[in-house]
This record gives sequence, C-alpha cells and structure tokens, in this order.
Amino acid sequence: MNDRTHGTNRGEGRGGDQGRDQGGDRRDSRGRQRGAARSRGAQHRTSQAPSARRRRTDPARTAAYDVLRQVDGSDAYANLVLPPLLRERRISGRDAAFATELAYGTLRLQGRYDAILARCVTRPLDQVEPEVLDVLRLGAHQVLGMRVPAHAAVSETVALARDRVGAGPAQMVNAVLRAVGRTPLDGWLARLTDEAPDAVSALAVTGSHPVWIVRALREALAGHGRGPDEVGDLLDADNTAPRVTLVARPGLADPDVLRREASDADVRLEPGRLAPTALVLAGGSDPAGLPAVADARAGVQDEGSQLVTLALADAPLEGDDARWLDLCAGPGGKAALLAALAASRGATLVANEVQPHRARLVERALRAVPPGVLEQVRTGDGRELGAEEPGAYDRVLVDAPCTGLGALRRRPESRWRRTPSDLGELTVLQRELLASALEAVRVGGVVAYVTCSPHLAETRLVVDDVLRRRDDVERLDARGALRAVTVSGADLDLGAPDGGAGGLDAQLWPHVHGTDAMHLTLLRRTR
Ligand SMILES: C[S@@+](CC[C@H](N)C(=O)[O-])C[C@H]1O[C@@H](n2cnc3c(N)ncnc32)[C@H](O)[C@@H]1O
Repeated sequence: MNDRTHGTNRGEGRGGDQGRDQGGDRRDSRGRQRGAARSRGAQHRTSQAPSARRRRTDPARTAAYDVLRQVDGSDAYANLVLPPLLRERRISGRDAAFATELAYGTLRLQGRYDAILARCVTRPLDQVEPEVLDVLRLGAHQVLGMRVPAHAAVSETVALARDRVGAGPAQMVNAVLRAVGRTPLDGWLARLTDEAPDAVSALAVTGSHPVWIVRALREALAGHGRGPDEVGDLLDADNTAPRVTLVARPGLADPDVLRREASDADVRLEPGRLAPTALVLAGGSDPAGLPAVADARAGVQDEGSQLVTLALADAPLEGDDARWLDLCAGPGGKAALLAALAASRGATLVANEVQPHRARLVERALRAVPPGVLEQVRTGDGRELGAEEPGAYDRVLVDAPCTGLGALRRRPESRWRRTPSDLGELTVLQRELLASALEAVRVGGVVAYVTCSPHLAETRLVVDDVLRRRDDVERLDARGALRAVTVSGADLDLGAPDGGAGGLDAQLWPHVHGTDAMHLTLLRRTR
C-alpha cells in the first residue's frame, strides 16, 4: 500500500476543498444554505405544528440527485443535464458550484463509493433500489469527498431520502451513512486496498475506474514513454474537476484584451501554461457570458486541444498552403481555431462532419470567422472524402471519434459506460478515416491524426497499421511540432521517446500537463 495505491489524496483534497469552498458565503460549514432554515422556519411557523413540519430539502442537493437519476435511469450525460436544470431552478453562484461538485464528484467516484457502501449495506448493492443507491452515493461523497461534516451530510441526505424515496429508506440511509462516516477516507482506502485481489484491482477500486481502463492506461503510459506507475496520479487527475480553459482565437480575440474585458465582467482569467492562445479561469463568474465567447471570437477549449491544432497549423510544409480540411469537425472547437489560423495565412477551410446536428454546431462555432475563410461545412462521411477529392488539401486534421479515455475528468459518467467492446468498431473507423485523410492530402501535405484517448489501440496501432499498407507516407516529429507552438519557457515533458513510433508521436496527459490526454501523430504524403 502506498500513496499511489491510495491514489486519491491529492485529487480528493482539491475536490474536497472545492466542494467546501463552493459552499462558501451562502453555505455554512455543514454544506447547508445559510439563511435557508430561518426562511423555512418563518414559512412553516405560521402555518404548521412542529410535528407536521416537513423539512424542505436543499435545492442544490436535490438538483444533484435529479442529475444522478437521469444519468442512471435515462442514460443522460451529466454535463448536458445539469446546466439547464440549474438554470430552470434558478440555482446559481456557489449553490450551483456545490451542486456541480456534488453531482460530478459522486459520478466520478461512484466505483469507490459503491465498494464502501457494499461494506455498510446488509444486502448486495444490486438489490438496493437505484433511487436509494443514488442517495447513498451522494451522501458518501459529502462525507468522504467534500468534507461536509458527517452529521450535516447525514442529516441533509436523510432529508433528501425522505423527500424523494420515502421514510423507510430514509432510516436505512441514516444508518448506512453513519457507518460510512465512522471510518475516515484513508481508512476506507486502506481497507479496500487490503481486500483487493491484486494491485491493479486495488488501484481500480480506490481510484474509481473500471479495471480494464486502469490496465489500458498503464499500458498507454508505458507505450508512450512514461512509467506505468504514474497511473495512480493519472487516476487522481481523472477524479479532479478540470479548470475551465478558454481559447482566444487568433485574429479574432487578443488574449490580453480578453483578460481585461473579463476582469470588467468579474471573470478572472490567467494566461494558460502551455498554449499561447489559452486563458484559464482563475476566479469570478462563468466566462460563458463574456461578449467574446458569446460571439465565438473565443470559446471554451482544453489547452491540449489547442496545442495539437496549433501544431498542425505550424507543421513545416513546402509549397502551397492554401486549403485546409477538418475531416471530423463536430462540434467545431478545433475547426474554429483552425479557421482563425487559416485566415491569418490566407488559407481556406473545409469542415466536414457526418452528423447533421453536429455540422450545425460547427457552423455556429465558426460564425466569427471572416467571410471567405470557411469554404464549406460539409455534412458527409469522412471516409468517402479522400476518394471524392484526392490530393485536394495541404493540411488535414483527423480528430477521430474515440473512446474519450483521455477526457474522463470532464465526462463524469463515461468511464462507467464505456466497455472494451467499443474499441473494435471505433478502431476500424479510425483506420478508415485516417486512410481517407491520406488520400485527401496532396503530396508534400501534412495530416494530423488526433485522439482524446491515449489508448494504444486507438493511437499507435491505428497509425502503424495504416502505414504498414502504404509506402507513400512518412511520420513527422509531432513532439518537436508541439514544443514549437508551446509558450516559450514552458516545460513540455513528453516522456521518453516511444520506440514504436520512432520517438516522434506526442502524448499529453492530465496528470503531467493539466490537459486532456490528447494524442498527436503528424504524417506527410511523400508521393
Ligand atoms: C472527437 S470528435 C471531433 C471534435 C472536434 N474536432 C472538435 O474539436 O470540436 C469526432 C467527430 O467525428 C464525427 N464522426 C464520426 N464518424 C465520422 C465519419 N465517418 N465522418 C466524419 N465525421 C465522423 C463525430 O460525429 C464527432 O463529431
């Protein structure tokens, strides 16, 4: 047992502080809304006898519960369900932050909490009603992950249980959460580690990831030139809410001007650590309301996504540099950055996307781009584009559909939904899209193969397999290209050159770079 095996203190600390701070001025140290009891009391004192008073549940906790139910019951995505729900119920500011940390944190750490709850509930967990189980998970996260004092977490969660699942289950919730709270998190993690059959299972249960993902991440770390023992830190990073990062699209928004505008609107932005286009939210209100974001001169975008896009745009190229293609463009984050860069070079962009509704999102994302730069948003299968337009483009981006194992921190439930069988279909599609891109690029032109997954089957193996079938493509130095676009002086630790890709491919990591685990391979058509 070691720090890594527990693998959670760093992430938990951050998540915990965040959760508690977010309870700040309108939430007391028990994670309760300040003033709520008083106003509730006033309301009830006039109309009801004490015995008839029903305790109103905290709106933030109720919102988090409703998100969990929709994720579990309707296969919804938490990050699509929560924001409109908060808006609808007029939950804002620190209450919204509390609800967000409670919902997302509970989902991320569900595997760990289920293992702990299984040791406190008398029947097997799969025999507990899903509604009750979600209440228990929310309670466990408050007690063990958010540092809401156990007595407050228990009483608030019991009130939620009474409101949503009835008095009987509420008693059970009370007993179970008291049992959970009797052992501190470190004690639980030590016990789960001791009781796990092997080291990988111990990491999986304490770090709250499925075992197959832990295995795949260990292999990816080793395969991309890092120590497999870093996996504990990686799981921690996956369990920590990512910082909100904006892109100031070159030529459309100047990062310094954007910072000043943001500061006037009570949004504190700091320069990104790695990408010259990146600004990181350091405090204040939601940046979505900033004029530059509202009119698409800037947008929310992970710093790793910015770096790989900048690297493609700056990769050395001889001859024409006039037509660029984004083969898998929806919803348009990278296409918008590419288009802004293309505008400054006198190039044009075709953005292709197979799903019509996502193609419309691409159009929206590119609405600030000067006229004439966007040639077309093409709605079609990227696998066919190479044959339709052979040799027609100077730079091509293949941001391939993938498992998203590199972005687990921002999709709280996805680790529990993905299965190893997803890989089969995706990796066939990835090969076909890359092959099509290599047809669409001109001789001498550059293709960037990008995934937000570090899985070797989706990165190295796809590229190796496609290249094995042809002798007209060379691998370029993606690591050098990434370094060349990184803020000067920043330490872009890309690990040991990975032998399989000739030491040329680049892999970013949440625990090293603070970005999603973006993969970048750069290729050139030689003839
Ligand atoms: C990883 S996402 C791209 C993200 C995008 N580049 C961005 O930065 O906003 C992959 C996209 O590929 C699209 N896609 C899936 N199959 C495709 C195909 N056969 N041809 C073109 N696009 C496809 C998906 O609908 C999805 O929008």
